[in-house]
Amino acid sequence: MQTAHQGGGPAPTAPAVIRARGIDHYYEGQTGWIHALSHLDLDIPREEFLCIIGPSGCGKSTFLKIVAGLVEPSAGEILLDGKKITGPGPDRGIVFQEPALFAWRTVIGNVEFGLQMQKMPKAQARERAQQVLDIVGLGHVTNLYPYQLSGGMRHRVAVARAWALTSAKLLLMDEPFSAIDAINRMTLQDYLIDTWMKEKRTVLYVTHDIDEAVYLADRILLMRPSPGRIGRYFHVDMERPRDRNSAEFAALKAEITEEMHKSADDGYESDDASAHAGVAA
Ligand SMILES: Nc1ncnc2c1ncn2[C@@H]1O[C@H](COP(=O)(O)OP(=O)(O)OP(=O)(O)O)[C@@H](O)[C@H]1O
Repeated sequence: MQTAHQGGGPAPTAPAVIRARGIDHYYEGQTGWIHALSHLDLDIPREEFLCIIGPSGCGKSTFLKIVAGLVEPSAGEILLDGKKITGPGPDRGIVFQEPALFAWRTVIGNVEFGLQMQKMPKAQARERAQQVLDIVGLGHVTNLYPYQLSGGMRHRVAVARAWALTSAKLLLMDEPFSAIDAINRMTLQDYLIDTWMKEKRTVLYVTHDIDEAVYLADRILLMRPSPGRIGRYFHVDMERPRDRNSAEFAALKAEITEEMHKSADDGYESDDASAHAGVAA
């Protein structure tokens, strides 16, 4: 079976939920401007699970923050279902590395919070929160407080809180499990992909972990650094749940690892050279 194919980026069959065009971003650094993102064009089709990987500093988090509306790009625009993103909104659910739960709210209270903000009637919000907590395997601890949970459970609550948002057209996840040990991380990945299979959502997931990307993604975008830009796409055609011990899985991981090393070595080009990279194969 073919595990992946590369090529000039997305070949979406469904209409794009996210359409990013000409994104450039500069930060002011201590010694001058930092060109964090260059000429980034990217579509994310509906219900796709897209993972972005790449060497440290290639702009993964910057792109996610721009999509979240937390950072305004220096140039270009991003459309969410055809509407320009100008700030944060209830149409996006976000999960960061730290779960940042409300300590004074129970598990279900945390998950209900966003739904109440979205003005969902109380009974309906309770039902929806319970439904998602059941899916992530926390249906039996809804009345506990965050301090009574393990680290992994807290991360599952954070995922449930974002997933429950019926108003969210897109879920943004920035290395949500990177602080968790390897074994528990795999369990969390299982919960996440199981949740996605039960209730398909469009997901933009940033990770350092190639194994995690191959396990989760429909499509993987490898970004290149200095400045951050589109590198290469990998379409993962393996059926889920995926077998991490299969030859196909190992082969794709090896291919991406090799490409990642190449792209890390590729840093420090001039902006001129990279300006023409565009959506490269
Ligand atoms: N607030 C900021 N001010 C100045 N420079 C920043 C800021 N945030 C990010 N940068 C710089 O922009 C570049 C891209 O950073 P970003 O965090 O998006 O990369 P990343 O790929 O997510 O990195 P990592 O994998 O290490 O998390 C880096 O050179 C970083 O130092």
